[in-house]
Amino acid sequence: MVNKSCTEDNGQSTNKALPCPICKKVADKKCSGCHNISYCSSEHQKKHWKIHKNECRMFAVKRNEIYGRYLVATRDIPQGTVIFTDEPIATGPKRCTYPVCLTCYKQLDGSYRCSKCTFPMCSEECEQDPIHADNECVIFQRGLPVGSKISNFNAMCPAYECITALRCLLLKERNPCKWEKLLTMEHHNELRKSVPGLWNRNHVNVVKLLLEWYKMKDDFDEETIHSVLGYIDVNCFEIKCKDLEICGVYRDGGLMSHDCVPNTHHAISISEDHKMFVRSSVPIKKGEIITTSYANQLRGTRERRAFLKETKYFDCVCGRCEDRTEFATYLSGVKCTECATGYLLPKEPLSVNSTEWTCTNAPEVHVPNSGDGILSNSKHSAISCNKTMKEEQIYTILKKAHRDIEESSRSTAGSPVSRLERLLKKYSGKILHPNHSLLLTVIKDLNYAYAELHVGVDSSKDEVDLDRLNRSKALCMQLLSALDMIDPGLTRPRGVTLYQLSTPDFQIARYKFQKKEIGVQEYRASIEKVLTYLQTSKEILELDKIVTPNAHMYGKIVNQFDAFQNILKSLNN
Ligand SMILES: C[S@@+](CC[C@H](N)C(=O)[O-])C[C@H]1O[C@@H](n2cnc3c(N)ncnc32)[C@H](O)[C@@H]1O
Repeated sequence: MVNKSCTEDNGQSTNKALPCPICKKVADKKCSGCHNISYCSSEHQKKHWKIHKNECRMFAVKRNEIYGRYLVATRDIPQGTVIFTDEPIATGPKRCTYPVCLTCYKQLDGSYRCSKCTFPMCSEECEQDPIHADNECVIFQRGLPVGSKISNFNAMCPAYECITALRCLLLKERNPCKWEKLLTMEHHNELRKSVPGLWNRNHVNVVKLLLEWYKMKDDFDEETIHSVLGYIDVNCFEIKCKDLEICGVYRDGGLMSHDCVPNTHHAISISEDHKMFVRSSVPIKKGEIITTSYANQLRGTRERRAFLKETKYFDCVCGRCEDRTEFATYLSGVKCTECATGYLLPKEPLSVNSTEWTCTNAPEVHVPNSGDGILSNSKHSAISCNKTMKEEQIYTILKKAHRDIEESSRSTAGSPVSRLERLLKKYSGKILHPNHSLLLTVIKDLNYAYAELHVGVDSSKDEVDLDRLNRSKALCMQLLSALDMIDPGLTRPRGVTLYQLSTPDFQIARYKFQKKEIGVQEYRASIEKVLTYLQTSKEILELDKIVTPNAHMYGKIVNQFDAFQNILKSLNN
């Protein structure tokens, strides 16, 4: 596991009291933005701002052998702080995409094409937007009209593979400052050359196309275009945009190293500027590395590591990857067929080759037994089980379960709740650990499905289905406990789940109060607790309100918060 504290010092993070940069007198008023500079007075701070604003940051860029460049906190950063915002160097469609409008990224049916370059677009307005008109459109007019050949609008289209790279290449002329930033990024060309098929495909679909068809030989060589494809591969962020996801390359965002339990989360604006907001999800100490997760945290270790290796070209050795129980979540656990309480986990989770899977009750493996609680931390089991399975056998079980879950999500038979509950009944604790990554995804979907069924806060007591409310509450709590370990702090999944928990939790309390099972004191305390859930949820999703398509949820949370506050007020009167 890599030490999260930084050892190098670039001179930015010092505890020594520095003199005021204006008058050199004793300075005791620290800049509240970066904590790296002090002033003798607010007048001198104001006077110095013109200079300091360019260096007032909560992080420093460091470099080491493992990560390359990475970001380190130069001051203690409280939870929920926007650490930085970042403008994209370039944005564009993902490499593999259906035909989309090159300005608004709407999926297309082929009814409109750009009058200049023949690429399918959605409208004349989008055709004329500088995003398209000043970029690829100019270059596409130089060569054969590839766009006119795009005719299948329901399949991935290789003609789009060059677009984002082309937009990056054009920065050399049009925005040398951004181009210079791009050139400092990691491209992993040597590693990418060894990925079967990748280099060749890029060569044919992008490099040759740009150099030969679009006559860019005078401007760029093969190596530069491959490097640009590498910068995009290694550094891009997904941006949720209307119908689909596009990609964006960010300089500061791209400097964050990966951790499978990161300390930040980010949101990217869906408006044209696609600005990124990076926020601390947990408190970050001065000297700690600022991390993000490049992989989906709900995936198990073997899957995450394979994804990181395949797409970002490194072997993650973070604390979570190293711990086969994944911080006692058992997110990869497959039920042992030999003993009653054990789960099979990868024996060597960091092995890059296929590893044996052994039981949590194996005599030599001292991990908490997971049988008697979802996140049980109980002492080592008295049972001793020698069951082992080959990874291939485990994958066969997982593939079957995955297929079953996929089929169920496509099916229209029965209600979503009944379909998803059927899956949990079949797999949870029987074939997979209740927290298995496949089942956490089912639980996430189920939480949405139950939320649809919950009656409004102000409905009559007759409509309350207590079993359903208790079940819904238990599932939210289970997901939150797993999130505590793998995605802690102020993160979007927590914000959504706390909101989904608030309704059943409140309605259970109200039911008990109406049935006189609890008194007014306890009812009031329950509402206050629910208000704290919603307060946290609001705090988290406030960022989304400005920037992501989840904005509508923020409105619902605010309404729910106000409704509960009114109920509390009426109880107090
Ligand atoms: C988005 S870039 C991060 C910035 C990059 N380090 C640089 O110097 O430009 C992703 C690359 O950083 C490195 N990296 C990030 N997180 C890492 C980690 N946890 N372990 C090893 N390498 C990591 C890998 O080389 C990865 O391909």
